[in-house]
Amino acid sequence: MSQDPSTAPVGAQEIVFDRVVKAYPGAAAPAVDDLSLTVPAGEICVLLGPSGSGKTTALMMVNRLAEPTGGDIRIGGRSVRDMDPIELRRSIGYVIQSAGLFPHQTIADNVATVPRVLGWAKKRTRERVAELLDLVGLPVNEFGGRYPAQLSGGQRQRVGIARALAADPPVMLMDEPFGALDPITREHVQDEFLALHDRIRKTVVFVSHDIDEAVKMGDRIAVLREGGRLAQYDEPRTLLKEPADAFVARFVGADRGLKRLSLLRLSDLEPAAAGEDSAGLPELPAEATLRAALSLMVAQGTDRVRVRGADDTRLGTVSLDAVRKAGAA
Ligand SMILES: Nc1ncnc2c1ncn2[C@@H]1O[C@H](COP(=O)(O)OP(=O)(O)OP(=O)(O)O)[C@@H](O)[C@H]1O
Repeated sequence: MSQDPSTAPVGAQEIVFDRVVKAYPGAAAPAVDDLSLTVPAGEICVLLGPSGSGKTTALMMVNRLAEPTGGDIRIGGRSVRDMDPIELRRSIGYVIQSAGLFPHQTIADNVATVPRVLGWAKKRTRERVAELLDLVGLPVNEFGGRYPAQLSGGQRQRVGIARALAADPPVMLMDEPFGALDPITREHVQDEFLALHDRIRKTVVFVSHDIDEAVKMGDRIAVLREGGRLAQYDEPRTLLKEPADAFVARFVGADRGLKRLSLLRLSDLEPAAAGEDSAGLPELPAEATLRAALSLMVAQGTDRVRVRGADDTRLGTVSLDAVRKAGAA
């Protein structure tokens, strides 16, 4: 199934894994086995699975850091086999867990790596570096001259993202990019990346072993099982509602009902009119998730919450029953 080019976001490209196999020499079984999936242009696909299920290997075959031993990978309709590996890697953003910044180069020089290799003029490179550092919230005047050791872990990860975006690649590969961050910084950088992605709409393949991260970041999630076989490829809602088998159900967790509620917002429901009796109810903004609403109702011992709209207008109330029905839909 190929994406209609007229609806594909500009500057992003579809990625197709077509019966891809990777058997490392001497290994008893393939690391990736018969993997077929399509990542539509501009979407984020999360490769999710337990340790050793072939996520990193699958990712590295896209930029040919690992060579497939069977099948094919196509980017924008072109087989990666037909592209020069060095050029291919320059045309794909790559972000890894440790950010992989050069410690003895300034932040600005780190971000300028690929434009320099591509021989961009100095002025163009300087402007691009400033634009990208701005985009990830690290203004060049303040951060450009620092060295990686003078940044926090979250800031280094953002520089890693800026560097990966430098040559405006149509595709980004991200291997547990936020794995080394503490939970609060991680949430923050995830939110920032999603906001950034809304603007730049690259095709992203993102490796994670964390179901919560996958549900939050992925337009689609590919669950891999031991031996690099695809267990399920679906949108997060579908994966949580209809896991394909016992392995996927176990992997997504017994609380998958709650996770589904975290994908829905109070603004997705039709609020009931707030009567006189709603005065003492706990209140949440309309953009709060149904999971947060449920949690608040449980904590406060109520069966309704009041919903607050933009400009602090009251929109009405949402009941426990409505939350339950939405979660089951
Ligand atoms: N260069 C290599 N040579 C031989 N075997 C390898 C090589 N790289 C990975 N493997 C094997 O391939 C399998 C898949 O590894 P891979 O790193 O792709 O899994 P993963 O799902 O990314 O794991 P993790 O979550 O632990 O990073 C493992 O059994 C691993 O030992």
